[in-house]
Amino acid sequence: MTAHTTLEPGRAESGGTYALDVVGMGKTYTGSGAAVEAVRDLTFSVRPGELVCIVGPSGCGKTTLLRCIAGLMEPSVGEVVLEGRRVAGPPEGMAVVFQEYGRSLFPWLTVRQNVELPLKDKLGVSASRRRELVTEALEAVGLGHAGRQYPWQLSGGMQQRVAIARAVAYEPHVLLMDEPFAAVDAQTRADLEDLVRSLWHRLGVTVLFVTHDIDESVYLGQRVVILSSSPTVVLEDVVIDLPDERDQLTTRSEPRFAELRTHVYERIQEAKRGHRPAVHQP
Ligand SMILES: Nc1ncnc2c1ncn2[C@@H]1O[C@H](COP(=O)(O)OP(=O)(O)OP(=O)(O)O)[C@@H](O)[C@H]1O
Repeated sequence: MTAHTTLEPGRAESGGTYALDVVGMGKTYTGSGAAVEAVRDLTFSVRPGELVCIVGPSGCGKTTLLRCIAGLMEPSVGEVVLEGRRVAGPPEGMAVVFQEYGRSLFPWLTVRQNVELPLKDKLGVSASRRRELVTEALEAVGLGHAGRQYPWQLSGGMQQRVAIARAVAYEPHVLLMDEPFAAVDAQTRADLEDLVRSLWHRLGVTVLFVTHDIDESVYLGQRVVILSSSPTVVLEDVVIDLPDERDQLTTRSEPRFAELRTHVYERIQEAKRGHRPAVHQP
């Protein structure tokens, strides 16, 4: 295939502070049964304002990685650094959108109340500013009219928009998205992908987007970090050199899109066969 740029794990092209730095992170689950080494050694960085996708085979540790980044779980080795500070609990400047929107929204609260809820815990946000943030976020995701409705009155795609609005209203510096569109239909998924790109452009937020969908990772990302199968290491960090203006029809029919998608696909196939960089051989 045509040459593609890859980044050495953990090395960004330019200097400066990283928004997010994952350094030698490993996670071994130790419970009542045998220890499970889920993640062996992950090192990569995300610059402020970047949109980076993470892909890997099923069960490779994507959720484990996100839980450690979100401060919901401690890595066994290594560390996660957010804006220069080691993550030791859910960090202030971060918001997470999960796959299961049905379970992440409270059915007894209206859409507005769901979006407002995390803001009530954020220091220094007055009630009037909260109202403004909720209104702006709902308008940004095209749900300005739905504030008084309840989540169960909305379609799955609309519920996921509410979850995105809730994250956006929080004004995070870093937005983590864990397979957020896995449960919606293909048409809605395409609309939500474009919504993420447009919010990212407008808000200048740093986005880490985990997906098992190779096409989605190439369409959305400025980079795609490919993970090996578990125990997980970074297989490759691919720069997606597609134009910044992306469109579901034209971008996806560009020859370069096809090349990048084929490359990522081949690496994932290698990962499924157990390939990992020689340096990481135990
Ligand atoms: N609490 C746990 N105890 C023991 N092993 C676990 C636990 N949670 C996850 N694992 C194991 O760690 C590995 C990574 O799991 P994880 O859910 O992070 O992967 P994933 O890439 O998100 O999976 P999927 O693609 O299916 O969403 C798997 O082998 C899984 O069985």
